[in-house]
Amino acid sequence: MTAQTLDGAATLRTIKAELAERVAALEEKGVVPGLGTVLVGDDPGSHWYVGAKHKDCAEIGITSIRRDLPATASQAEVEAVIDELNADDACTGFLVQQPTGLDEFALLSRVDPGKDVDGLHPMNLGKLVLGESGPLPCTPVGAIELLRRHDVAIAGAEVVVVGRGLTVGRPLGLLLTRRSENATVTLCHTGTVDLAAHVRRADIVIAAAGVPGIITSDIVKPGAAVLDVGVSRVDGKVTGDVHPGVWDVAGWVSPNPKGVGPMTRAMLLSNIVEIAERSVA
Ligand SMILES: Nc1nc(=O)c2c([nH]1)NC[C@@H]1CN(c3ccc(C(=O)N[C@@H](CCC(=O)O)C(=O)O)cc3)C=[N+]21
Repeated sequence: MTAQTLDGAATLRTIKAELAERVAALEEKGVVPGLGTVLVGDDPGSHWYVGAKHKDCAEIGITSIRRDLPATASQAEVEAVIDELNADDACTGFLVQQPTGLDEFALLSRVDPGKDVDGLHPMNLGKLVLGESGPLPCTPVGAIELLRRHDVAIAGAEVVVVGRGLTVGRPLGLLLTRRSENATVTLCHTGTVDLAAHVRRADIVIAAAGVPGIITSDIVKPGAAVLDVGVSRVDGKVTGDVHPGVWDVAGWVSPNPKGVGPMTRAMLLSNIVEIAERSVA
């Protein structure tokens, strides 16, 4: 058996075409959405991500506001840039690319929660816990949207999430257990005693551990959907958490690259357009 591809790159193209129409409708009402990014330091990976986000924006008519700061930038300097973007009417929403090497909680907390396109501000994460609407974290929502658009059943599914990080695993548990998703979620992490026993029971496995190849074919239930969110660099190449042998057993697999990564960008664009639409409603 060879798994079907959960193609994030193609889905990003589809979503961009949908959003381009909504951006055009906003422009007719005199609103041009703008995305701001704050990048600290010169990590090549981070530069690539931020560049890709601005390219996406240009393609669909969203303007870009880019603030690149040197690795030597202080907490106060980054906070001053955040204050500036909070006050800038041309900036619909913005994000501080992680990691910064600075106090991330202080930075996240300083972003105007109404401009938080990452959905990671403590108030927006709190709204997610409380079941109130607000911007949602891009990577976990992107993973769910990728499943939805390939008709993988989520309601009633046994989902095993591997990893409890702030940007993926932890919010995924919250998102998937909402009434609108209705999945049963097991959140595994480095303290999990028998990972294989959990993964074997899963209809959907979402791997966000950052451990290359940790999900092997012998622990995947035949026909399961397996999403590879892990990002490690092995010899300079992006390597995911899912061992290639899994493609012979699973029903669906998201590749990495071209899986959940592009979906993160799609949900970022979607968050900006939604904030802009709310401003004219
Ligand atoms: N404040 C903040 N918000 C983020 O959303 C955020 C962040 N910080 N820090 C880093 C992570 C990582 N991230 C990715 C975005 C796009 C791809 C992506 O499009 N990857 C392509 C290419 C991968 C490659 O070849 O390097 C793919 O998977 O096909 C991956 C990863 C957003 N992040």
